[in-house]
Amino acid sequence: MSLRIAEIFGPTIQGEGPLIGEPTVFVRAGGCDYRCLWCDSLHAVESRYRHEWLPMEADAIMERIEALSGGRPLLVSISGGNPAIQDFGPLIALGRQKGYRFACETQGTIAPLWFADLDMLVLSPKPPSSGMETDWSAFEACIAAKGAVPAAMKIVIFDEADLAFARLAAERYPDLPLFLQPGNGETDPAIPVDLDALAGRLSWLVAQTVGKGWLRPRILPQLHVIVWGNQRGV
Ligand SMILES: C[S@@+](CC[C@H](N)C(=O)[O-])C[C@H]1O[C@@H](n2cnc3c(N)ncnc32)[C@H](O)[C@@H]1O
Ligand SMILES: Nc1nc2[nH]cc(C(=O)O)c2c(=O)[nH]1
Ligand code: SF4
Ligand SMILES: [Mg+2]
Repeated sequence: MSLRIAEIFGPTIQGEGPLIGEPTVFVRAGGCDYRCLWCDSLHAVESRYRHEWLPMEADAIMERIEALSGGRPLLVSISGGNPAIQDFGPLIALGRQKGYRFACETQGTIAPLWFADLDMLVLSPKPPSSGMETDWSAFEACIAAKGAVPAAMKIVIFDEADLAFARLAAERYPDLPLFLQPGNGETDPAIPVDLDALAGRLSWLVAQTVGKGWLRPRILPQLHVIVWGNQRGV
């Protein structure tokens, strides 16, 4: 079975969440069951970009990963779109044999069996600002599917309603490491990022969490946005 792949790029650094800073190659799946109002990866979501998604077999994807990494095993980050729509099991099996490790980013709406073959599952339930509704039973199916694989929850925060959502999610899942990242409201690759505005959103988020005595979440920027702005493929 071939997979619909929007892009494969790297090595770069993982810019978000629990593995931030780690060298990685990204495999971005095409197609998503959500349409977040502020999605920064619409080229892997909207069907008007479908013609750019390549059908690729697992061995061809692995070949590309090996070429990009010079054959030196590293972390492969599977993102999208929602990669959980497709079967990444064969790719993970192939990569593992060669010493590669696999992390996956997903919103937690679909729970494939291959979650249990990962090294890290990053679950990113969507707050009210996204315009999406979270189905917690589907989210829990993802946690069940991953089995003993380490997982973390990463929530994008634009406003106070998002913070309230994050608080509830945190209470629901006391054992999941929690990461909050400020939402990026300007995702057009053609427009340079405003680093001062980004720092402002980060300091607001720290003030609203740590500053108010909420010490559980780790607060992180999107490192790749600081370094490369909204460029694709970084
Ligand atoms: C593009 S999504 C792809 C994976 C999966 N669909 C998901 O949402 O988790 C990867 C990560 O980027 C985050 N993200 C998307 N748009 C963003 C934005 N405008 N600002 C900050 N984070 C964003 C998502 O919340 C998610 O954690
Ligand atoms: N460097 C880098 N780090 C990332 N972390 C999550 C990303 C994503 O779009 O899933 C992403 C991305 O696109 N680039
Ligand atoms: S779930 Fe992820 S990829 Fe899909 S629209 Fe939302 S942020 Fe974009
Ligand atoms: Mg991204």
